[in-house]
Amino acid sequence: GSVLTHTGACARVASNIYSKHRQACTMANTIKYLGQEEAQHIDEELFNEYSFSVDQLMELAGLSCATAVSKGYPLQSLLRSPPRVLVICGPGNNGGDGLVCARHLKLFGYEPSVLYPKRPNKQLFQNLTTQCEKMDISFLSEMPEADVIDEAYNLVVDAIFGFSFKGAVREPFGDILSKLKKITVPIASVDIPSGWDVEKGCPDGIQPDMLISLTAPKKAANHFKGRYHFLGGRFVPPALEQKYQLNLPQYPGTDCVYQLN
Ligand SMILES: NC(=O)C1=CN([C@@H]2O[C@H](COP(=O)(O)OP(=O)(O)OC[C@H]3O[C@@H](n4cnc5c(N)ncnc54)[C@H](OP(=O)(O)O)[C@@H]3O)[C@@H](O)[C@H]2O)[C@H](O)CC1
Ligand SMILES: [K+]
Repeated sequence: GSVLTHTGACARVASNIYSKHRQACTMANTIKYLGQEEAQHIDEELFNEYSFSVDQLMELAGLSCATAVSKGYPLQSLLRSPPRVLVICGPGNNGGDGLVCARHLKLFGYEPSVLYPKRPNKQLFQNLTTQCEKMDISFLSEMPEADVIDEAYNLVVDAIFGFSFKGAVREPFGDILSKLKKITVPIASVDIPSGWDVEKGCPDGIQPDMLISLTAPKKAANHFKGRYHFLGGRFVPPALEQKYQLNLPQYPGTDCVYQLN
């Protein structure tokens, strides 16, 4: 009896080690980290060839971000009450992801406030703004000082720039990013830490605690040193994944995020 039990236990341990090993190999070898142009091509293909609308993908992207935040910073773990979160939105689609994220965070029980200094004149972004306002999410008129953020908020969601960021940071985002470099509460960056080169990163830039890569990680993610790296945006059709050899991991069950580390 005891020999059989022992053999069974050994087999279980061996199979566990094997599956962990296989998981680690799959992870290490295969998930593709995208360059800037490749990320833009995939984005265009999703819209032009696969006929998705921006609204659809943005909703899933923003939901992934709010879900990742709730996994890394659960409500009951927050040090400051009420559970305030500052969401900073930039002028492009990364900022749109931030607005969607803020709305879902509110539904999850957080108290998001949004800073949205440069608003594009497009219906999509006006709608997302109205949806937030109707859910009593406050919009700040200016970027708070670093010490005020540390006192009032539990974390900052950085939805300023994504994969279309290029060149030197223009105002008002230079001032915003320099304040973000001084805060001590964690930063959760949407897709790419804002201000970082999409491929090379930025050694003296902001250092987020969480990165939520959307669709697939970008090359800059190789330089991410924070605690949590999530993959979100579970909307890639298998044929597109194969064409670009993304080798995405299997999301668990029905989850919209996958924790890479
Ligand atoms: N396929 C997907 O995975 C999806 C991703 N989504 C999200 O979309 C962003 C990419 O969005 P995009 O609109 O292409 O670009 P960004 O949000 O990264 O930024 C564009 C705006 O930023 C301005 N910009 C660029 N460089 C600078 C700079 N150096 N200083 C200041 N401002 C800058 C730019 O301004 P222009 O004057 O140059 O036009 C734009 O206003 C991706 O990362 C994901 O987060 C979708 O939500 C869903 C599908
Ligand atoms: K960002």
